[in-house]
Parts: sequence; structure tokens; C-alpha cells
Amino acid sequence: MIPRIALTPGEPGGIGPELAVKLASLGHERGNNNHAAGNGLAHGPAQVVAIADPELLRTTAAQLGLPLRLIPFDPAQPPGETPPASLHVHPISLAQPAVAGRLNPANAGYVLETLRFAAQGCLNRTFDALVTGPVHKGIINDAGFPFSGHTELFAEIAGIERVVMMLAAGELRVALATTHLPLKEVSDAITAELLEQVITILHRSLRDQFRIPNPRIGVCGLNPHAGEGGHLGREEIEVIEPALDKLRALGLRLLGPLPADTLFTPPQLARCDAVLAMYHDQGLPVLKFKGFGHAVNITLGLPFIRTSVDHGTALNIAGHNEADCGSLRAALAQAVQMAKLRNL
Ligand SMILES: NC(=O)c1ccc[n+]([C@@H]2O[C@H](COP(=O)([O-])OP(=O)(O)OC[C@H]3O[C@@H](n4cnc5c(N)ncnc54)[C@H](O)[C@@H]3O)[C@@H](O)[C@H]2O)c1
Ligand SMILES: N[C@H](C(=O)O)[C@H](O)COP(=O)(O)O
Repeated sequence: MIPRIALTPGEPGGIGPELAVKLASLGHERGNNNHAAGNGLAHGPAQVVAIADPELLRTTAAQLGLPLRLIPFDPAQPPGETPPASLHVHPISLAQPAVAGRLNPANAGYVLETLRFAAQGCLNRTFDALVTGPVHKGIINDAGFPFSGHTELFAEIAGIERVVMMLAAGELRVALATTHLPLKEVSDAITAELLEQVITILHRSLRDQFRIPNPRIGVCGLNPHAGEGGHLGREEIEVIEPALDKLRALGLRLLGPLPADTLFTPPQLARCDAVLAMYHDQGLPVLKFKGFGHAVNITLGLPFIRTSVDHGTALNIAGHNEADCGSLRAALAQAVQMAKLRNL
């Protein structure tokens, strides 16, 4: 079976369209004598369906001087491999032509439409997985659409109360208890119920999607030195430890809560299959320091497979032909691998 993967390039003024074209062109450079790498994949062939404005992709390819053939996507046909230097495409029109490096609130509705179409297509099994390029959260909000991230939007579309954001760079996997939340709201958000839900989703995903039979999860404290016995904060004693004890009683292998600056050291990481950070900037700087450019963002707990890049819209280099598609390539490879495992 050839997995059919939806690809949303994201913010049209950012590097997303360039990355999509570059991803297709990896197949052009490698594909002719290496069929398995036909569309730049490390894990074999796939049908890659860009959900985007075709004119934006054509213009971007022309500006980059890269070949690109756009093949109309027909969901009624069985998925055939996307050939090198090509993308299948489901067209959605921009409201206004995009300018590289410039945000335009008029196109925020377009971005959301591509995401909604792709997510619905995953829910109704038109697609086997979804790979997302970077969006600009600010401009979508400026345009009047409350939006804190793909993760939260897809949970809402799927009607799921709790999902988990995890980024992976090789063997380092970092999941987050809270995602796109102002720092001053984090402490109140960390409840025993939240931790139990998040850790359960993380445990199940590591076991079922990453085939780690009895995963060990390292859990960070919230406060410096995990609260120093209550002298530097009491969330560890009052919320985190009781939640971990409850889950341990169910057989989960949990380490912590440990001070984050201890847990993120090589000897402790070697004991863990994943680390749970309490908030975005406790975990992601470590992950991105190690893996920026080839790490993958994976949403756990959705009823469909969703992976994404480890970076943002990079407006400062959009249109300069400097964007590296390593993370998009890794996200696609991860999605293909997960889709194949699910379909075994
Ligand atoms: N997956 C996503 O949708 C996603 C992820 C992270 C950030 N964002 C959003 O992106 C916007 C900009 O965020 P930011 O400026 O903090 O981070 P950013 O990742 O866009 O840029 C940080 C730095 O990394 C560089 N960079 C990023 N990706 C690159 C690539 N593929 N190749 C070469 N250089 C690259 C940029 O040029 C910049 O110097 C924000 O709105 C943020 O919310 C979206
Ligand atoms: N938190 C992510 C990061 O820093 O890479 C990023 O903002 C993307 O999140 P979503 O996949 O939820 O949009």
C-alpha cells in the first residue's frame, strides 16, 4: 500500500511553499535511479498531496529555478506514488497573491481552510496522515481567528479533549504537559487530571506507535530543583507526585519529578524513552538545540497521524532560497513510517 499523505505548506508568505517545492525536487535529484527515494523519502514511496494554491507552488518553483509538475489529486483513484519533481495537489485559492517575507491577514482564512480540509480528509480516511508546514499564529489571530497552534486546532476538529505535543530528534523525545500557554497560566493548568491524561496518551503512543514495549518516561518538575522539598514551590508535592504515584500503581514506568536541569543531562536521558516537560520553553529549547533542522513535531492522541516541522515561518529568509527542508523531509518520513506501521 502506498500511503497517501496530505501536505499543508502553511503560511504563504513564509518558507512553507519553498520547502514543499524543495521536498519535491529532492526526488528530482535522487529519484531516477533510486525509485524508493522518489519523493525525497527515507522510508519509501508515498503519494504526497499538497493542499495549497497551485499558482503559489508554480511561482515559487519558478523563482527557485526548480522543476515542478503539479498533478491534480483525484481521491477516487487508488494512491499512486508521486513522481520525482512533482506534487499531487488539491487546489485551494489564496485570497490575495502572496509576497515572500510578508504576512497578509487576508490570507489567514486560506491557511485555516487548508488545515481544515487536510484534517477532515484524515478523519474520513482520504489521507493516511497529515504533514504540516509552518503557520504564523500571530497573523491568524490578527485576522480575527482565535488560534494557538495546529495541535489545538486539530484536537478541536477531531472533537478530542486532550492531545499531546511531542517533538523528536533521533532518540530524544520531548513531550509537553502544556502547549501554547502564557507562562503565568502554566501553574494553574497543571492539574493531576491533566498529567494523568497526558502521561497516559504519551505512554500509549510510545508503546503502540513507536513500538517501545514498556516505555520509561522521565517527568520534569515545574519549579527550580523540582521545588526543593517545597521551599521553591509546592506543585511537585501537591500535584505532580500524587499523579505519578497513581500512574505507577497502574504499572507505568515513570521517573521523577526530577529537576528539569537534571533530567536533561545525558545520564538521565539515557534512562528515558521520552521526557515530559511541564511547559513549552522548559522542553523545546533543549530539543531544538540538539535537533533543529531535522526534528519532527508529532501530535499524539489524535485519531489520525499528524507530523510537522520543528521550525516556524522564517519570514526573514522567505524568498531568499536559504530554507532547509530537512525537518519537512523528516516529518514526511515519520508520517510514512507511522502510516505503514498502523496499516500492518
Ligand atoms: N510548525 C509551526 O507551525 C511553527 C513552529 C514554530 C514556530 N511557528 C511560528 O513561526 C513564527 C516565527 O517563529 P520564530 O521566528 O520564533 O521561529 P522560526 O523557526 O520561524 O525562525 C527562527 C530562526 O530559524 C531560521 N529558520 C527556521 N526554519 C528554517 C529552515 N527551514 N531553514 C533555515 N533556517 C530556518 C529562521 O530564519 C530564524 O532565523 C511564529 O509565528 C511561530 O509561532 C510555527
Ligand atoms: N510549539 C511548536 C514549536 O515550537 O515548534 C510550534 O509552535 C508548532 O506547534 P503546532 O504544531 O501546534 O502548530
